[in-house]
Formats: sequence, structure tokens, C-alpha cells
Amino acid sequence: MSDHATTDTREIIVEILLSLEKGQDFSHKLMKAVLDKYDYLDPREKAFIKRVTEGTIERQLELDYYLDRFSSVPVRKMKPLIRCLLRMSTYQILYMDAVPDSAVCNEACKLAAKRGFRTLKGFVNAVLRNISRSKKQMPLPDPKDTVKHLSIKYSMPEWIVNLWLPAYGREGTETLLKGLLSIHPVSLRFSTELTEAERESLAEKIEKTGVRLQQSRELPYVYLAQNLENVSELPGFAEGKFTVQDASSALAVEAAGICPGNTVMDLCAAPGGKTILAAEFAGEAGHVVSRDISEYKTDLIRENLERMNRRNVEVQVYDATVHDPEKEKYADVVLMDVPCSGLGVMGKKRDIKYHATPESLQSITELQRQIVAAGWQYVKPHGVLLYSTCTIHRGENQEMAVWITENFPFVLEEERQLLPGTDETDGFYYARLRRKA
Ligand SMILES: C[S@@+](CC[C@H](N)C(=O)[O-])C[C@H]1O[C@@H](n2cnc3c(N)ncnc32)[C@H](O)[C@@H]1O
Repeated sequence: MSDHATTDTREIIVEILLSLEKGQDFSHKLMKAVLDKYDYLDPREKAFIKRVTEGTIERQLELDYYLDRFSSVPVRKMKPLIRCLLRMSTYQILYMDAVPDSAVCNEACKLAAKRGFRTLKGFVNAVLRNISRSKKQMPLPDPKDTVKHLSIKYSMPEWIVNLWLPAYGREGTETLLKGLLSIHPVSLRFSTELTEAERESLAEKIEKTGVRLQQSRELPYVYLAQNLENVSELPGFAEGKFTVQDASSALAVEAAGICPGNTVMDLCAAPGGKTILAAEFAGEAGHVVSRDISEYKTDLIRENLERMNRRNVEVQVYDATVHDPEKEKYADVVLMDVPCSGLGVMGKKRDIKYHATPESLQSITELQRQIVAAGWQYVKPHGVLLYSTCTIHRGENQEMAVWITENFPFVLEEERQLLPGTDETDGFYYARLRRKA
């Protein structure tokens, strides 16, 4: 990516980083709002804003480690604007070859002066030029200290590294950490009602717009898209021929084994990814009850159902932690895609790792248990409970499946933990549990 960015563009990035420091929102939401606001900018400038902002956020622990070594003032004591400016400039020096280091330093000094820190221009310049000179051998913690080394190298809080090391070992954890930092293409899930020839012809039309598509290894109707600016402008989107859905999420619905004519309940359904695929599998003779906690959330489901032309779905606002006696033994398949810690989607929601805490994992596990306890009875005898999360945490995943079999009349038939770096998907878990009687 070459440097088309002006001082004003870089100022937008600093503003986003400053808002995030104040805890004003999650980065993916703020990013979308900012790109909508500056929609008039040149696409290359928008791409620059996205790349630098997201890169700076996801590499923050690593960048701070370097800054603490190259600056006389510790990162935590810097003025917030200077801190954000140095982080995003260091990211450009280390990770964006096409932007000359001298331009990064000059632009940073200009921006510091523009924002009232003229006296700190010399400091900013000295820190960045030092980093630029040493960029081939940046210091990292001793590899013998596995946790600290991996934490800084892959910018992951130590407690999360500690959570994964016992489950995946050093090599497996490193593969996972690397996978989370790699490029994450947008995943397009084509309607399963299209024939193979129709799918291929649509894929060709999409590629003519400049988007690069690669069929997923996991499912023939999922394509990974690179170079994608705006999904809603692609041919076929408005006609409901595809939706944005990760292969892992579609695999979970596949694992539920929904047959034409089945009755399905989706208890935590917004924005509707799994509901729509379940409705395709159940067909016109089947029926899906799709629930979420608020009007706002259920409106998102309705919007997507409308675009994807699904009519066999009933959308309801309903709190999944409250038992609904009317639905006992109602469904062949109950989807419980529960709220979770989201550690599997950190590649797309880059600041989840800084917000999550061991305590928040504990309380989310409690909520998941409440949802299961309130909803297991909706499954007909010999029917399926499909439990899933987009996280990588045994307490919310494998241990939860065991807890279900120990407390309710279910047997575990299949479970799968998908891992970035190993699988070309988000981190995702699902378990198919069959009701005994
Ligand atoms: C992982 S997301 C669901 C994604 C969705 N299944 C899909 O495939 O598009 C979890 C959902 O649970 C919903 N949720 C959280 N607490 C809930 C509750 N008590 N009752 C119902 N839904 C809830 C959230 O609003 C969120 O939409």
C-alpha cells in the first residue's frame, strides 16, 4: 500500500485511537462509523485509515514494548495524543514497507505541531528515527519466558496466552496467535438453493468487479473474498443470492443435520446468519422460530430475512434465559449460538482481547448455563441441541458440552473446535447433542 495519506488522514486515525483510549466503543463499530462519515475520501485513503488503525490496535502491546525501550518517557506517562501518534507511526515503520520511514517521521512531527505540541516535535522525531534505524532487530522478551515472549510478539494479553498454552502447547498456541494476526478475508455464503453452475456464474460476475474469490476448503458454497470494498454493491447481494457468514458458522448449522420439513428454534439469532441457513435447509415445508433479546436485534434478523427471501421464519423478541413452557418438545433442532467471550473473532474485532478479563469469562459462562437450562426442553425426544460459540475457551466450549450431558438428558454426538491458523475460519466451537427421551 503506497502512501497517499495526508496529515489530515493521519489525524483521523489519531482521533479514532484517542476515542478508543477513552473506551468510547469497540474498534470495529467505530471504524465503520468513521468510514461512513468520510465516505467522500479517495478509496486509497480509506484503505490507509483502515489498515493503520486496525494494525495499530491489534499490535498495541508489541508497539508499546518497543516504545518503552526507545523513548525516555514511558508510554503510560505520555500525553494521550503523542502516545497514539507514536503507536500508529511505529506501526507504519515496522509493518508498511511502502510508506517511507522519513515520510512517517515528518508527518508525525507535522501532526504533533498542528495539535498544539510544537515543543514535542523533537522528541517524536528522535523516538521514530531511532526505531527506524533499529527496525531489522527489534528487541523481544527472552523466548525462555514463553508467556511474556508470545504475549509481546503477538500482542496478546498474558492471561489469554496462559489460557491456551495448556490446551494447545507452545507450538499450537503460536500457530493460533499467528493465525489471529493474519489477513482475514470477508466470507461470502452463497444461497444453498443456487445450483453449482449458478454459483460459479455469480462468482465470475463478482470477480469482474475486482474482488478476488477463493472457494472455502470446508464448504463449496462459501467463498473467501479479498479486495472487497463494499459488500452491498456486489452483483447478487440485493437479490439475496449470498450473505456474509463465516464458514465456521455455516458448518455448525450443517452439523445440526436439519432436514426438509423440520421445526427449528434459534434462541440467540441476530443478525440471522444461522437462522437463514437453517431456513434454507428446512425448506418451505419446515419452520424456524428465530429469537433474540430486543426489538433492535430482531429488526436486524427481519432485514436479512427479507433480503434473502426467506418466508418460513417467525421472528420473536424473547429472553433465552426465561423458560417458555409453550415450546416444550417443540423442535427437531434447537440452535443455541450463545453470547460468548468472542476470543475466536479477535482477528476481526481487534480490541476484544484488551476488554476481556478472566472475570468476564466466568460471568459469560453463567449466562450460557442459564440459556441452556431454560431451553433444553424445547428439543423433542431424539432431537438435536446444537450448542455453539465463537470463542476458544474450554470453559465455554468442551466443558460446557460435558456439563450439558451431566445435567440434562443428552449425549454428545460430535464436537469441533475450529482454530485460526489451522482452519481457514474464525475460532469457533460447536457441539451436537442428542436428546435421549
Ligand atoms: C453470537 S450472537 C448470535 C449470532 C447469530 N446466531 C448468527 O449466526 O448470526 C449472540 C446473540 O445472542 C443474543 N443474546 C444475548 N443475550 C440473550 C438473551 N438473554 N436472550 C436472547 N438472545 C440473547 C445477542 O443479542 C446476540 O445477537
